[in-house]
Amino acid sequence: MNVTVDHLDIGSESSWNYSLVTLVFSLVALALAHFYHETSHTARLGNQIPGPKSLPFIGNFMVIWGLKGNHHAFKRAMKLSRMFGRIVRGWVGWKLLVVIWNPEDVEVILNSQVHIDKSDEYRFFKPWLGNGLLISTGEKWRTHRKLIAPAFHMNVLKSFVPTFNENSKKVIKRLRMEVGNEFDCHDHMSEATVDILLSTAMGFKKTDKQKEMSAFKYAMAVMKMCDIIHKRHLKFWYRLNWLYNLSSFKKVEEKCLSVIHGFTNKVLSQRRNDFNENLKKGNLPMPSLQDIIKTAPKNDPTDGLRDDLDDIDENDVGEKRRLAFLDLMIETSHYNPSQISDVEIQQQVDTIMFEGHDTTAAGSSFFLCMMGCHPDIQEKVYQEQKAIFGDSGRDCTFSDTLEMKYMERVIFETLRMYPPVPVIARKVNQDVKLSSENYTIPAGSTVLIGTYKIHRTPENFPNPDKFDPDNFLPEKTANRHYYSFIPFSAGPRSCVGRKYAMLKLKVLLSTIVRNFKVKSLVKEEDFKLMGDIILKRSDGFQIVLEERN
Ligand code: HEM
Repeated sequence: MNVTVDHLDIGSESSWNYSLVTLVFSLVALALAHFYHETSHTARLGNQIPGPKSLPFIGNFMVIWGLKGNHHAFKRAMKLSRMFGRIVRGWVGWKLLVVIWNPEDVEVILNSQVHIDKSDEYRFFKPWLGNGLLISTGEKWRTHRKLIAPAFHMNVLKSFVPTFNENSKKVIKRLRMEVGNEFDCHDHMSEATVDILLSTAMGFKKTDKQKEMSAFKYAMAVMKMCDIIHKRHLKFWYRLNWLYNLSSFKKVEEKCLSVIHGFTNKVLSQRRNDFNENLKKGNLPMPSLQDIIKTAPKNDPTDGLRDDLDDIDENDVGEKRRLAFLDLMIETSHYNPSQISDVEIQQQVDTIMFEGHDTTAAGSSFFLCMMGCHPDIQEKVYQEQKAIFGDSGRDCTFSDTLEMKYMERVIFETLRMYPPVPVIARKVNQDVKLSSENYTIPAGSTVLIGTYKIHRTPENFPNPDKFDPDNFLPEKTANRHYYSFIPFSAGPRSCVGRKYAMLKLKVLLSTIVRNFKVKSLVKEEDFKLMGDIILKRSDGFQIVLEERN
């Protein structure tokens, strides 16, 4: 018996020694790893940038600890931005994040042909958008951008105006059912913007058999996906795929993706069938796509263009061919399969459906809330509409939209105060020296461009929290840094749908303002904002409508 006890004692002593040695080795390894990191190029440059105190290994994780919901995350981010100059850094473990909001620095990143890669944080979009334009990089992005941009040429967009009108009138019918009630206009705007995209960029018409394809259901699945992706950004343990895959969110993601991809698949397969039928009948318009691509202007990567959409307008490539986005994709893959494959078309459709609807749904909902909160401004918008249309209930034309100068300023002011994309993120592939301060962001870091913050900085917009459409009077715009107003981003990776969005918003919102007076029972200062990918109100976009005679 004693022997056994002695043996056990010896065993436990040696296992103690073993544990002690392991502990010492682990501590030394951790200390060495910490030392290695602290003396690295990234840490040396990163730690020169102002930011909250960070802890070894977890960095600034404490900054996002204990957040109770998306509205609080947004508030905390704003509070943090006020504590530092016009740049702040944070460590997520050893990963460096740098937030910038000085227009001169923003220009350095956005106007570059080098820093065009999206940050690692966009990888959570992969199962949804694959290698679509929003997240693709390198040659693939360049080729597809060149291919897709002409589909948003002004000549194509002009041809959409009747469809914008048709869909706007459908929205009016639905909104009429809400007159007198307080309701969330975002639901209506989401449904409308999905339907408008389907019938314009996708050239899709629902058949009787496809009535079950609900735009609203699709839009709700997109909102849920954005919420999940935002959670993965904020809760660092969900960044690890193996942990995330064990969570309940993974199952919700699968359900959402089945709704989203089911929806876009139906659109794509119907449009492919249409194409094949037309091909059989010899109905395809001339000249051939190859001819157009051959004559398309070549972007000089060094010419410092801010936006390639303007370039396309100056060198009209598609006067005779008004190919909507999806027609262009399908035709290209038929005649030139090396340019885009079937899988890639699906990914681009998913990208355009997401980027094209959620952003404009948020933009138009904020616009209506602003009308409700600022009756004097609403009256001016209405008077401009009366001056254009008189008492006629006629449809809006493209040239009417050019007359809507005040409406345009109000839309810009809405996008300034409530930019649908509140943050843009890039991965810097080379060390980049900023323009305004003596800081260098090291290669491999994530740069966050705080659009919301840029738009709310007094140096860019005096009295930045006041809703004032006169901020966009020509003389004011002329005196401002170009990168101080970037709701559509800027530079080579700017929004490809910018002109589409502005035209659609004008037709849709003009139709609503001509039909209804908007009221808001919530004051602007009480809005609860949340920035889960797309800026929204966590308290809902509540408004009340009154019919105009
Ligand atoms: C008010 C409406 C809109 C706003 C505020 C907006 C804003 C933006 C912003 C800020 C980006 C850059 C995102 C980033 O770098 O992470 C972007 C990219 C993009 N947007 Fe929009 N957008 C709007 C409407 C649209 C529409 C209507 C479409 C298409 C029909 C569209 C398609 C795209 C695409 C494809 C990209 C990726 C471009 C690339 O990386 O080359 N957007 N948008």
